[in-house]
Amino acid sequence: MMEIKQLSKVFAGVSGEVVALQNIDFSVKQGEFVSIVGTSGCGKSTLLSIVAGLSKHTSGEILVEGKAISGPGSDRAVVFQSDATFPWLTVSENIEYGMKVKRMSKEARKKKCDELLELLELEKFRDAYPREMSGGMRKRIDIGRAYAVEPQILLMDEPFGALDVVTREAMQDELLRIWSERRKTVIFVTHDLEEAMFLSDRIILLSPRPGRIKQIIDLPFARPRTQQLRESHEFYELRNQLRKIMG
Ligand SMILES: Nc1ncnc2c1ncn2[C@@H]1O[C@H](COP(=O)(O)OP(=O)(O)OP(=O)(O)O)[C@@H](O)[C@H]1O
Repeated sequence: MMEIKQLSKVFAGVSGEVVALQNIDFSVKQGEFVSIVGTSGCGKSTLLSIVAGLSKHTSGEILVEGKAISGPGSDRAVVFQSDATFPWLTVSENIEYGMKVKRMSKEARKKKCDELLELLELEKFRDAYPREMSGGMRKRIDIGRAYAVEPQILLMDEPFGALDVVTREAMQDELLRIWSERRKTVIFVTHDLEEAMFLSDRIILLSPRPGRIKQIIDLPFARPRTQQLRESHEFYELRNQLRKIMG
């Protein structure tokens, strides 16, 4: 569904050029959950922002369903770490916002919003404002907003990075539940190896300066994934192995 071919990105910094990404080459299958992992500065956010169409690459290509991307598009939705909910809108108005921009009819918007509120277990909060909700619940609204516009690819940049460990794991479980019900292709950026291992089908491990692919790892874990996996010996072993590779 998506192909990244020989992608490079060079920034012209104050103290000279920074090669943020060099010869990045991989493809993503329809419905696949792929994580981009690496230490700080390896180019994860730069890569996601290029795929989102928010910044331009220096060379190479990105094809979505065979078509080169030339900017942001409704085929891709992004969920960032920072809170993207509009504080002056209620939960349901937040979820309906993107559909309104897409000029969907009121009835269609309401139908989809009701479905998503149920999926996200937010029905009781439909008329609440984001300020009345916890960080984890606001993240669920963000995911709902992204799903509402029916993108082909969901791009997530450290979406749970600002949450405490317990809420973060609960959100990982939640994301997998939603993803298994409504399969979307997901590209998920994180510096948290365990988060990537728990969620993904594959991990693209980047190394910094210049940002390059160090290794691509197929995760051997069956789905559905549960707390038991996080506590298993095989999970622990693979984490140690990958940590060594990450350096
Ligand atoms: N606008 C910019 N101008 C110059 N250099 C930049 C710019 N944006 C990013 N860089 C550089 O590109 C490299 C990759 O940055 P990027 O933010 O993509 O890394 P990252 O892996 O997402 O890091 P982190 O996990 O800390 O967010 C870094 O060396 C960074 O300093």
